Amino acid sequence: MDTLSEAAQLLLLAAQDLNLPTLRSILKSQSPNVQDPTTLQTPLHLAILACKGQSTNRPTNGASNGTTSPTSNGTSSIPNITDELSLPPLLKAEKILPLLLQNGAIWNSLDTNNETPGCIANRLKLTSLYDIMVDAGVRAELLFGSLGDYMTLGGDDSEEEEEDDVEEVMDTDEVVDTTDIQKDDKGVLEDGEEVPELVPTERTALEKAGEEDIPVTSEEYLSSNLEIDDDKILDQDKNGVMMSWETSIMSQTVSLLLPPPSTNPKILNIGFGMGIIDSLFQSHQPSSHHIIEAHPQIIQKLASHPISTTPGVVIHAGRWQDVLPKLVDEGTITFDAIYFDTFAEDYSQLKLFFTEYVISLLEPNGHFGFFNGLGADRQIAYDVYKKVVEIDLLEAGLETEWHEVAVDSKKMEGEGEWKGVRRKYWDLEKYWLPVCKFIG
Ligand SMILES: C[S@@+](CC[C@H](N)C(=O)[O-])C[C@H]1O[C@@H](n2cnc3c(N)ncnc32)[C@H](O)[C@@H]1O
Repeated sequence: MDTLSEAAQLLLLAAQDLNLPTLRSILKSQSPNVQDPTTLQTPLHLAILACKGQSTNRPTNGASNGTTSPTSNGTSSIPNITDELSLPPLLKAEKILPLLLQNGAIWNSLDTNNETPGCIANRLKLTSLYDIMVDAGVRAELLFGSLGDYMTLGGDDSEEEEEDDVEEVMDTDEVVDTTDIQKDDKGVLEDGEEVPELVPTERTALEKAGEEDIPVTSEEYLSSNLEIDDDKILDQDKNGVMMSWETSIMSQTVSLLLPPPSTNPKILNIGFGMGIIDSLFQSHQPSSHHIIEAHPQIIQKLASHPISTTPGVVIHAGRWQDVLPKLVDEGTITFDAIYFDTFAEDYSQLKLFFTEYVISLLEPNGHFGFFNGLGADRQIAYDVYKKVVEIDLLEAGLETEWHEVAVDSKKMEGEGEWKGVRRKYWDLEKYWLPVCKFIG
């Protein structure tokens, strides 16, 4: 077991004691990414844990919550250490977390309970601390996105090119997490320290590689054997591709993508799966209904489904990445509703889809939606990606309206819905349903 340096031990202790002045002075020479060798907790974990039982409400008695002493002309001066030490724990932590993050603390490191600092804040209902951790995650993920590094599959960029990119981003954003950006494609820090991955895939698909679970690639999935039942589709590693409990999400999606009056709409759907959403789209009697599906077994199933012979239905057998460039080039159709729900693809593919294709194929007053399963096996990853995708959509000229859909996760526990499924790709009580349209 690693023995920690004296400075590292002091840092952990100061975080646990919420000792802001000490932390500030140690951080001048000590990385904040030290972990307790037994619990793997970082200073972020410890500072949040130290607030257990604290109310998130701010004091209403007018007590100072500042760490600076006002000067006679009303401007603030250097922090007053006595004031800082006497602050309520939660207010101290609200200052400590940004301090650690600005010094390069990793927002998503896992302790031995498989919890990130944000997971602890969420569990302890420390809303203000949770929000700080979500925002830190959003900054880090947006930065990775600008480096094309959302996913372990890695880009073609050389390390030098990545570093150049980093410097450019750094020039425009002073509060980015500087430790995260030293991460290489494999999630290893320059000093050899491993960082955890909360890889946001639309639907989590994992396979065993030795002792470890690693994400299934799209290529592997598309050449794998599927188990197709009435209530679910599993891949050959028993990952849930699609499950019938999602029917109510699909149904609400269709109603929101096609608000009345929508007569004979033109529809594009990516990913047939169990055909749930396509059947629901059919009830709106579309004048044109394009379906793109890439898995050979699902294509076969689709070919024998009544929908395949319905007038107006056009089936494209292939990957959307191959089909859509041709459809856009032909320039003969645009759609009132576009839906995207694939499997074993990471966030970079969803982003590619809306930045390249939705803007070319959506009618000016049309609606775009997607299965919002990014990071859905962990609340903080889900909340981070909800913000990241909204920002990226806005950059692509699309505004998003979110609709809350209750998901009865508890009811699905145990021998219920997930029986025989390798891993729950959904573990939350609330689904955020996105409806996007062009800004303006
Ligand atoms: C989760 S299912 C879709 C479920 C569907 N929304 C429903 O209501 O039943 C995902 C589907 O996307 C398909 N798919 C995965 N990658 C694809 C790609 N690159 N292009 C087209 N289809 C893809 C999968 O084979 C699968 O049928």
